[in-house]
Formats: sequence, C-alpha cells, structure tokens
Amino acid sequence: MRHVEVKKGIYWVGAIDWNVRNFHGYSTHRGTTYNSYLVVDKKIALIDTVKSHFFDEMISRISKVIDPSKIDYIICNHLEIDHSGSLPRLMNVAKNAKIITSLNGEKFLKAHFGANEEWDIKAVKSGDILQLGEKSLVFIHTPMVHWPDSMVSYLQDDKILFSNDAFGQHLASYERFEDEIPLDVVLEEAAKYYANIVMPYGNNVQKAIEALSGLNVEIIAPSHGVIWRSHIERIISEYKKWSSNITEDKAAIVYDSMWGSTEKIAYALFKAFDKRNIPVKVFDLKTNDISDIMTYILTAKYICVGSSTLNNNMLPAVAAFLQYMKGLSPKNRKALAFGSYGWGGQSVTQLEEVLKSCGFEVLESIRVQFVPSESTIEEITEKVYQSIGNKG
Ligand SMILES: Cc1cc2nc3c(=O)[nH]c(=O)nc-3n(C[C@H](O)[C@H](O)[C@H](O)COP(=O)(O)O)c2cc1C
Repeated sequence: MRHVEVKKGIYWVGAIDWNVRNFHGYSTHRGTTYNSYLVVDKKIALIDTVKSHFFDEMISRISKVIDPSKIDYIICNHLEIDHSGSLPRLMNVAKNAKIITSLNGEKFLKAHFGANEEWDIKAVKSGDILQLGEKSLVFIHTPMVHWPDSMVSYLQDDKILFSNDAFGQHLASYERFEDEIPLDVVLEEAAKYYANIVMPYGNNVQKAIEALSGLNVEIIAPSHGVIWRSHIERIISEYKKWSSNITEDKAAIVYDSMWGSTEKIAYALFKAFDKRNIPVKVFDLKTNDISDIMTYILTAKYICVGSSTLNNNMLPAVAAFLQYMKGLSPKNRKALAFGSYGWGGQSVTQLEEVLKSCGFEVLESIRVQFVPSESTIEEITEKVYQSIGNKG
C-alpha cells in the first residue's frame, strides 16, 4: 500500500475506510480515513494508530518506510478506538516503543486495554517537548476537543500540527491533501464533522485555538480525512465562526407526521420564511438523517420542529432528533414548535419544553386539531411571517 510523504521524513501511513456508512450513528456518506503519521529522525515516532481491523493496512504502509519494530514512540493524541484500536497489535511488533499520551490519556488507556505491565507509558504535560533528533514534538493538551484526554502534537521546524479530531472530516479519498479535491466537498465534510462531533465543546475549541495561536502552522494533519496545507486560515476561521455559534439568516424545518397534517403545517411555515426571503430547508425525519440535518443547523438561526401527538407523546423520530440536537448544544437560536393533534395534543407542549431547555428563544407555537384547512394554512403562514419579522 502506498504511503504518502507529507514533508521530508514525515509520512502518512494511515488507512482508508471506503465503505463505512455509519460511524457510531453519524452517517458517513463518503467513508472516512484513520490517519497515522510516521516521523523518521534519529528516533522514530508514530502519531496515532488506526481502527483495529485496519492494522494490516497501516503496517504495510509503515513497512515501506521503516521496519515497524524500530518505532521508538507511539503518540496517542486521543484514546478513542478509531485512533488507538491498533495499539495492542502494534505493541507486539514495536516491543520497545514508549507510548506518549496525556495524563487523562494514561488513565483512559488503562481503562480501555487493562493495566498492561509490559506497556511503557509516559504521560506528558502541556508544553512538554520530545526530541527525536533534529526534529522535536511539542504536546499541547486540548481537553474536550474531543474527550478529556485529547491533545495535539506540534512538530517544530516542520511547522506541522497533528490536530487529531480537530479540523478532521469523514472523507475517504485517494488524495491526501485538501487542495487535491474540490474545496466545497472538504468544507462540507469538515462542517458535518464539527456539527456532529465537536459542536458541544465550542468554548474548549476557542481555548484550544487561543493556545495554538502562537504556533507557526504550515500544515494541519488531522486524524480523519485530508491534510490541510493550502487553506489553513480558512479552516481556522470556520472553526472560530462555528465555535462562536455565529448563525446565518436561514431556517430548518424538521418534522415527522403520520397522515400528513403536521407536514402541511411544515409547508405553511416554509411559505412564511420564503416570503421573508429567508433561505429555508424542509427535513422529513422519515427520509433525512439526523447527522445531515445537524450540518445544516450548524449555521441556521431558526429551528422549527414539528410532531403530531401519538399516545400522548411526540413521535419517536422527533424525540430522537431532539435528544441528539440537545446533546450537541447549538446556541443562540430561535425555535418554533408545531404539530397536529386529535384530542389531548401534548406533543407541541413537549416540543416547546425541550426547545426551551436547549436555551433557545421559543416563538409562539402552532397547534392544529386534525387536518389544517386551506384558510388555517394561510393564517399559519401569516402568523409565522409576522413573528419572524420581529427581528431581535
Ligand atoms: C395511533 C394514534 C394515536 C394517537 N394518539 C393521540 C393522542 O394521544 N393524543 C392526541 O391528541 N391525538 C392522538 N392521535 C391523533 C393524531 O395526533 C392526529 O390524527 C393528527 O392529526 C395526526 O397528525 P399527522 O398526520 O401529522 O401525524 C393519535 C393518532 C394515531 C394514529
């Protein structure tokens, strides 16, 4: 398998997962990669490994450059098993390698793989330096970008930031650099990755960007997707925007409906946004994946959520969506609950409660008993048109 030289003495030796379409619930329409990087100097360091069943692919790439048994250090920037899963097999090959990780990383390693007496683990503090020869790595802790153990490694002189999950994308490609494939594809996947993985940790992202601001970075080498070398400022500015919850004047209308009545209300809402020239997208939860919806919501100012009432409750697909969105915790949004009902009509109140608990400004809800008539549809459009017109 072909390895790729990132810079002299630094190689991508990861694995390409062409066919994964579900990554712990996140839809990966374009597959993904697990990126490992080999730094060859007097000492040899491998930065992160790959998911366990891609071990052979990684080893075959490493073997093209060096004898894997000669690896001196394995840097574990983040313990999640898509990056550390190959560690047990690799430690059987690179028997003398020392594992370098953060303080939390050491605890997590033991909790994942058991306290293995034979593993030589060294926990590093933020700012610690590892000399490899001419080249040296600096470790910077970036807790909660994505887990408490997360850290990044910076290769001084070569000016490469091994950013682990930050700036990553689930994107399988033969090409290894972002300027070799259409930028809109990379940015779309980077946004989806941020929305579904990184969004809850916006404050930590800002702290991490602050901590990294003193570094001169020419290459960002994340642990998923392609390597950034031509659009570094662009991706950092997107991360600054996303982590600040800066939204655009656009709306998401997300709903489920048994017999089409709540769907009719959804389209009445659509007309209201359309009349205000506010870009709007409609997402039926029967056919849309919640992780795709979150990519759109990442920058949407308005979030409208609809459900009819089923056995005194909102529909299960809507409950699942709300639970997922609440966990990802988008901020500074305006929300609106809507739905059709038959008698008790509890769903809309439940929607309102969840949307309030997300910290959103909740606009006046729309409830319709059974099937909305043409005139009711027009009234809803007018009412929502007025309420979104009250800027603030
Ligand atoms: C299986 C079933 C259970 C229902 N349970 C309730 C209920 O508990 N409370 C209520 O107000 N309406 C209930 N309804 C009525 C629906 O909410 C009503 O028909 C509504 O118009 C359906 O809107 P939809 O077409 O958008 O799904 C129920 C309907 C069905 C089919």
